[in-house]
Amino acid sequence: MIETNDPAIWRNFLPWPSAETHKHTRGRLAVVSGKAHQTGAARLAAHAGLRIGAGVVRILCPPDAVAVIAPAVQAIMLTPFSSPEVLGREAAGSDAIVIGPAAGLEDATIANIQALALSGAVLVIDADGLSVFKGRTAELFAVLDRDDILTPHEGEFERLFPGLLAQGRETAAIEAARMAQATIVLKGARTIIASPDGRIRRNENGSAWLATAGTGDVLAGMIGGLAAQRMDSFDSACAAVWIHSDAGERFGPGLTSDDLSDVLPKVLASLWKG
Ligand SMILES: NC(=O)C1=CN([C@@H]2O[C@H](COP(=O)(O)OP(=O)(O)OC[C@H]3O[C@@H](n4cnc5c(N)ncnc54)[C@H](O)[C@@H]3O)[C@@H](O)[C@H]2O)[C@@H](O)CC1
Ligand SMILES: Nc1ncnc2c1ncn2[C@@H]1O[C@H](COP(=O)(O)OP(=O)(O)O)[C@@H](O)[C@H]1O
Repeated sequence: MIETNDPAIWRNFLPWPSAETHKHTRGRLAVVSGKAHQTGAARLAAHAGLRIGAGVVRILCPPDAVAVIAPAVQAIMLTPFSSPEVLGREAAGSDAIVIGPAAGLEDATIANIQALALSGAVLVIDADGLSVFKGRTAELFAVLDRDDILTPHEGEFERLFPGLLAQGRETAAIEAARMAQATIVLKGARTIIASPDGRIRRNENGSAWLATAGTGDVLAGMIGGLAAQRMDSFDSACAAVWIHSDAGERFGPGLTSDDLSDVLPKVLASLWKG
């Protein structure tokens, strides 16, 4: 039975800081950037992860991207990596890792995901991190843990699960979660979130203002930010999808993806105090 993604279900599980909290206990999020001319998506995701409460957020980037990203971030830290092995080492200690936005459709992206899968962190895989496995899904499924999260739009979903959407979005999402043994966030006007244990929710507060480039990158960062704070992966996905939509609707006309994170404090405050 599909549930409506109502905040009442996950609201009490949202992570809030307490007097004992410090930035490292609050959750460490890493976001992997693409090449020097493709860094915006990672910056959008990292900023969103920080806004939703991860205590320490780091962008891991190819060495030549440092000079591009450094002037464009403040609270977000930056670490270069020159190989999948170095990436895996630098990501150690992260609670959650976002990879895929503008990552590039090349074998290096697959090698990077394989290296990160060894870290034990929750992986949030989006965009190119999904499309690069077209025709090679067994390699993706082989490295996923049950707490990992895939966030395809319908185009990306079709690349990973050809023909499955013909069964309807709900059935397709359930089957995809079963095949991947990971949480699936099938994005769209009414995003479906499916867990490998059979839970499934449909998001009903979708906002058409979100139909603008980069909003998916922001969502990936928000999911990663909640998962880094050790919220359950399925609930992190559900909460982030609802909060993302509410932020889009609150901002309304003129929304661009870089506005979304700045609306998050209002949405979070409404969920905190109620
Ligand atoms: N700020 C940035 O730097 C941004 C970078 N981005 C990156 O730019 C690269 C290219 O992005 P593209 O948008 O071309 O890649 P997509 O995979 O989103 O789009 C490629 C094709 O997929 C299909 N498609 C896209 N959205 C669909 C949907 N919702 N339903 C069905 N089919 C759909 C369309 O045929 C489209 O031409 C990626 O690496 C992406 O991560 C984007 O995320 C946008 C923002
Ligand atoms: N018409 C719409 N109504 C509601 N939500 C939408 C609509 N169009 C797009 N979205 C949302 O916007 C986001 C777009 O993500 P994605 O396609 O990955 O974009 P990008 O790759 O540019 O970041 C998703 O969260 C999706 O659910």
